[in-house]
Amino acid sequence: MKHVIHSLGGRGGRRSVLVHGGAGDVAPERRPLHAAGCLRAAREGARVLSEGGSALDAVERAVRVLEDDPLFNAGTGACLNEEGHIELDASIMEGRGLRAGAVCALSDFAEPIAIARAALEDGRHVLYAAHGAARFARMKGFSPVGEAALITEAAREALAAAQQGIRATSWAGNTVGAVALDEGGLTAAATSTGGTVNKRVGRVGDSPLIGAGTYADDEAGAVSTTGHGEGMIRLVVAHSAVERMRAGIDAVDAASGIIAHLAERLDITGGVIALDRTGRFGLARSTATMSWAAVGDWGEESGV
Ligand SMILES: NC(=O)C[C@H](N)C(=O)O
Repeated sequence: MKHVIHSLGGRGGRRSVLVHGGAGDVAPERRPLHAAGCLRAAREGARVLSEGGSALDAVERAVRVLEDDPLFNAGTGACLNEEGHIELDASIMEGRGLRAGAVCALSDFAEPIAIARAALEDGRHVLYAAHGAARFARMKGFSPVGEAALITEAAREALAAAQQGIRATSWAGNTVGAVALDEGGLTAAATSTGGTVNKRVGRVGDSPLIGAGTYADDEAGAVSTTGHGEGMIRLVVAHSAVERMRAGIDAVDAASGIIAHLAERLDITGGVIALDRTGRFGLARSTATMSWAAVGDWGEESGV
């Protein structure tokens, strides 16, 4: 196999939050920044849990922190499509009632994960797209911020480089995600992204698709993915990893197993974070880097 798979895990426990900041190839000197950003988000998620919030509240909060951090290319700082516009994708799911909410191809809003959460709570539909997603967001009280507020200079430079065929020397993927377990045994997962740099208008990746980018089931565990969305969709990666845990495989082997399958079957790279129903975590990547952090009653850890 040409892709080298790195995996880690087996630790964790009660009241855990695990986040990722995207599979990619971050330059060595920038890696500590990415790990620190993930740790800030995971600590915020863990704080929500320690104040009595649910796993769903915790993953939403952790992803919101990452969306607002321009270092990570979701929400503010999201990558641009081939016409220089933002189209955001996000999804969230809880593992007890298997309720889920998602938005895709959404521009103008800074908090796609909160809008996905509103869809989950509303309960009528799972996934809202483009102007319908924007209309739903306004109906639920969210205000558009204007696309200009979300576009960063780094995103413009990344698009220009991609259109000139220049390979980025340092990139973090364009996705963030979180999985959590709370005291009551609820699991939850959330993923948010700008998609891929220079994508065609209307392209939707794996991140807003329940089963591909995000999945949670209290009987097994929770997963968020990052990487080549077209491959993630075709192998239904998040659900497949959860099903591995349901079959008794631990979180780290479930994560590395599905990333190996992605490499072998489709020759595609990516990363996965997984939390089993006891809160033990696992993560795997076939890219050079995937920043991450985990915080729980048992302690905290982070890395790239
Ligand atoms: N970097 C990423 O994780 C991108 C995301 N999976 C997508 O294809 O939209």
